[in-house]
Amino acid sequence: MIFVRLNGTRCRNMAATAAIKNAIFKLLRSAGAALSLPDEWRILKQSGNISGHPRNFCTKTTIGFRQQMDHTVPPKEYKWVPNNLISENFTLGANGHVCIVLNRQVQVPAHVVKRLWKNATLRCAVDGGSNHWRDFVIAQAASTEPKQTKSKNDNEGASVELVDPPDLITGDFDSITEETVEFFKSTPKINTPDQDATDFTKAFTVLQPVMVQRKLHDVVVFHDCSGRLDQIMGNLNTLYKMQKETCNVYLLSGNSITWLLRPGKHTIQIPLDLVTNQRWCALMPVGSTAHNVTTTGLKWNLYHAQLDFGGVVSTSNTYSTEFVQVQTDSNLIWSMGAYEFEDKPRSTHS
Ligand SMILES: Cc1ncc(C[n+]2csc(CCOP(=O)(O)OP(=O)(O)O)c2C)c(N)n1
Ligand SMILES: O=c1ccn([C@@H]2O[C@H](COP(=O)(O)O)[C@@H](O)[C@H]2O)c(=O)[nH]1
Repeated sequence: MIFVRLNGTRCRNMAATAAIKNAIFKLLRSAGAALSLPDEWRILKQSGNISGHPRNFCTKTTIGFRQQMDHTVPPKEYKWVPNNLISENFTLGANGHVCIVLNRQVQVPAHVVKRLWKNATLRCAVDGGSNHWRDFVIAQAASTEPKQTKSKNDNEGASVELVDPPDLITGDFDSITEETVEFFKSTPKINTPDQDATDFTKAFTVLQPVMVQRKLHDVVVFHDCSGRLDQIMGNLNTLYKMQKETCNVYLLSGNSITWLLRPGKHTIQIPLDLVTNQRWCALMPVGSTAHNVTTTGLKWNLYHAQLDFGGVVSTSNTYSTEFVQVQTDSNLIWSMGAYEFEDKPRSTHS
């Protein structure tokens, strides 16, 4: 078992940093060629021609105070295809992606979790997230036909080799249990004791050198919107902290996908069933006011509008077409219903 200690975001100990890098590079070397993925596997991809457009749903527009956009600098353009994180045929980033498990029960449908995890280049459980990953591994093993399992005797009474263990476990280790430490005894544990940042944020400190080295840009995070509100807000804050051009972080819960839209022009290709079933989506100006937001493709569109807490926050929105466009001068959290739909489909009447 490898234990490495890291003083979080304020890393003062260069020797510890070098030890972490060595441990991770050793880890990656041992994983070898199995980690490389074909070029066509991309989360972000150019939207293709779509046949069979759904009918256009009625839209309503909120006109904001500011009518001017600054046209001197063309906005950065981003294309998002969340279907890649929803459907069985999703594709992944050119060099693969990172998977992170946070300290909540894994609620994303198991087949999606297993595909994302299996195809990940780097897998990390964050502190108590490792307890939940252990539960997931055991549940999957128990639910799999014996003939499909690789043979292995262990005291859980079923094979636990079907779902791989994490490549590393990070955190201040106040939540991981002894049982889980034992269960993942061959997984490197990297201690991040700093109490000025969340374990989730600190996990990026550990992962980033590897992400840079392996050109990994997409991070899929299994979290859940149940549990502590402070942690949920903290997780959104981590999205803001990680908002580099080269890093896209997706929070996946049992019924939603959430990510950060940076200033620029975004095209989000919405899976058709979400459009036809009028599932929810939201644009939330967490942290600061967005002064100039224009959207198309939503039922309640914005036109050079201001979004802020205490003012307009676009929750309980839905789609009018399959392509949503959002032009924003400030960061916005985009969240959309996906996977299991406990929420009632919105009426298609306007
Ligand atoms: C201004 C301020 N407020 C609060 C804290 C406390 N704090 C912020 S992040 C953090 C670590 C949280 O660790 P994490 O494992 O993510 O959550 P836990 O389950 O331990 O609460 C702590 C203690 C702080 N350092 N500074
Ligand atoms: O209710 C919760 C609790 C935790 N998280 C996330 O998981 C990590 C690790 O949590 P630990 O309690 O330290 O094991 C934490 O940093 C949060 O990002 C959560 O999302 N919801």
